[in-house]
Amino acid sequence: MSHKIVNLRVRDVRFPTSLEQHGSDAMHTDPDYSAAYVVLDTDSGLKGFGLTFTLGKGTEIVLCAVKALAGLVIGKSLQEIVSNFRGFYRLLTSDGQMRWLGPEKGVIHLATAAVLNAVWDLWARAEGKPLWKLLVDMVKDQMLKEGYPAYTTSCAWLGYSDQQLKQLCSDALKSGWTRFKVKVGADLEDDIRRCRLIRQMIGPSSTLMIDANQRWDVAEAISWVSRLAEVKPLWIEEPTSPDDILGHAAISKALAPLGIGVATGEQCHNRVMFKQFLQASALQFVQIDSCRLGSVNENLAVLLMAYKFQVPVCPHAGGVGLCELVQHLILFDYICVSADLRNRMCEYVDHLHEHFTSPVVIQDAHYMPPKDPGYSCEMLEESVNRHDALCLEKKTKN
Ligand SMILES: C[C@H](O)[C@@H](O)[C@@H](O)[C@H](O)C(=O)O
Ligand SMILES: [Mg+2]
Repeated sequence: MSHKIVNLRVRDVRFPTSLEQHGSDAMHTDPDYSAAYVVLDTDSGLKGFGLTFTLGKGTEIVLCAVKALAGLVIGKSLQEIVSNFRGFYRLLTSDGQMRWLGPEKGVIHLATAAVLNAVWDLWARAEGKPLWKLLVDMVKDQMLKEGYPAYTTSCAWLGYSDQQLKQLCSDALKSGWTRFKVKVGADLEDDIRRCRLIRQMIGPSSTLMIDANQRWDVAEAISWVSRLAEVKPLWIEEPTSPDDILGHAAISKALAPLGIGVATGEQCHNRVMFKQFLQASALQFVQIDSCRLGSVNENLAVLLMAYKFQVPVCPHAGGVGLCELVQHLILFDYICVSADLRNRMCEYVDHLHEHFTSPVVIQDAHYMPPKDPGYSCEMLEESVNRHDALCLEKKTKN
């Protein structure tokens, strides 16, 4: 069956996470985890679901960009696309007029990710396989039995109180978590207190990471993180502007003697920047993101480059749907590329999974390989309707 794409629908889905400070950090103090949610309809009745992650306002701009790409997708058959997927990727990213908005970065690239994620989902469903299985097309017993190691960010968002941090850490420890990420960057004394508190809660043998979400300049990053070295973080994430490759290299060099690596990638525009980060030894942990880069296509390129440079990949997943999608990619990385779990783990945040038809399954702090066909992008219709910002707007206007 050729599965001709006959329609592309896109919805502006917003969850009011800012009300409870879920997802808050030094730069994004009121994030509403949101998605530009794409549904592809085919003539066979099979559908493909895709999304990209945003923070609330601005999702409508991504929607416009998705609509601008729709013409390149509607009318194509899945068969036609996958027989030359590279060509199709280039068609979306190299359109003579639209590439001016990027190229391959910013809003237009987020839109590309949403659309291509839906195409990959459609393909995996057509094959009756979860995406990772479509990619690796083989079974690795270890992953099926034990899953892929995860770390949690959900215990220590910046806007949480100390009481909340303590409670969440003790709950997480009980469920088997041993790797934790803490938000930092707004106030040094506050960071020292919070990091000490968490280190005390999780003990010396658990792994701790810190994330500043681009808050500092280079010199400030080095001095601030040096002050936090006592809690022994494995990495400092996004210490400075995500575009400053040489700045990251300087930070990496300065922090290496303290045993602290630099992690980045959740806002890295594209594979070209990842290449330069790797060439400049500017990061020690690659954080791919399923929705920032041009979908599976571009992420596979980054996984291969990371392997070439022998830098571990620890995906970013702090957002709605990001855990659901990226688990497929990291399974592929393990089974087909790295075959190594040293210093490797996938981020997990414990929010909004209940809106997905195939939510992630975490067991003993591991991602259990998804079994349902597709790329795990499909949301419950009821959730989409309830959170569709355009419908809400209309309702309030009436
Ligand atoms: C606004 C978001 O929650 C970010 O804080 C989040 O993606 C974060 O950087 C992370 O690493 O999970
Ligand atoms: Mg981060």
